Amino acid sequence: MGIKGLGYVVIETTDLSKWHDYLTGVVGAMADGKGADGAALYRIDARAARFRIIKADADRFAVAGWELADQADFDAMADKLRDAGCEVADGDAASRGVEALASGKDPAGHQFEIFHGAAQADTAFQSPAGVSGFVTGDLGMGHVVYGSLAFEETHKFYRDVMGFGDSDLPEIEVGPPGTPKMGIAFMHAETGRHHSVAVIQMPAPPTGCVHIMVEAKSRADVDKAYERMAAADVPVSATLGEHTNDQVTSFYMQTPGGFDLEFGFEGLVIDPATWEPTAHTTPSQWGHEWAWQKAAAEAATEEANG
Ligand SMILES: Cc1ccc(O)c(O)c1CC[C@@H]1C(=O)CC[C@]2(C)C(=O)CC[C@@H]12
Ligand SMILES: [Fe+2]
Repeated sequence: MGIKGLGYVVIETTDLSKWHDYLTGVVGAMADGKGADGAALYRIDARAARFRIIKADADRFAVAGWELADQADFDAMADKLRDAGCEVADGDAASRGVEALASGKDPAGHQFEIFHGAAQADTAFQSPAGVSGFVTGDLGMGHVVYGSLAFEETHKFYRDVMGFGDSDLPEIEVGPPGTPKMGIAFMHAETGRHHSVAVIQMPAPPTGCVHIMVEAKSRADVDKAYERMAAADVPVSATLGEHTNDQVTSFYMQTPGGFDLEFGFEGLVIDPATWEPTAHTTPSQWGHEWAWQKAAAEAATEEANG
């Protein structure tokens, strides 16, 4: 079996306390000590860590950790990456609390890790902000979205080398009429979350990714998280809405790392064996007003009014 899903993320920050307050108070993740890598660990389920926050001299999304089922699958993936010319370095598994670890870079320069055997926590998960729970398990912790102008090459790397399947391959016009369309490749891992990784044809943001997504168990969890965002003066990036492709109802907000976090629920789970890739032409069925869209609309109104 290939990659099961997004196992963990590593985020570097100049300000650990900002991330602590954000993850525990707004997202509703549970702080649970420190890892051997020095990271502050945050849980959203029975795993010892899904978010690893590391003190550094810049703020950025640093690593996506892709999960394999066992040592045989891990070794096969490492071999496949090396055969494709990807430089794969052996990692210090104990530092990340896993049984086997290796790291590399995608063609766009994003650092990734492959691993198997993540440690479980000693205690039950309980959200300090009252989230009823997150949808993880075999589906992984959510998804990560990258921006790259090396779009084709990066899409092919995740599909043909890492083995993700194409779920939806839209070309979306974002911006005023006449704006060139950009491609987005939404791809699934073997356990069927509609997408675990997506690549957007846009300049790579300096923040290391465009957004990460976590999935809560209920609509009330999403609405309550929206309220916590507003109460904490965290900037909203897109209002509540429902995506056309994976049917997730979600909103987007800024993280202390400058990239966004999408907080949603009820994502589509597909059957990778029979799925035929779609090409939806709309990002959302309703809602999801982006902050930059709103700003552009307001500027246009002001222009029209003189
Ligand atoms: C379109 C879509 C479907 C499912 C998702 O999980 C999802 O994040 C998206 C949006 C992707 C993309 C984005 O994140 C940055 C802002 C973008 C480029 C838009 O303005 C529309 C599509 C958005
Ligand atoms: Fe998303």
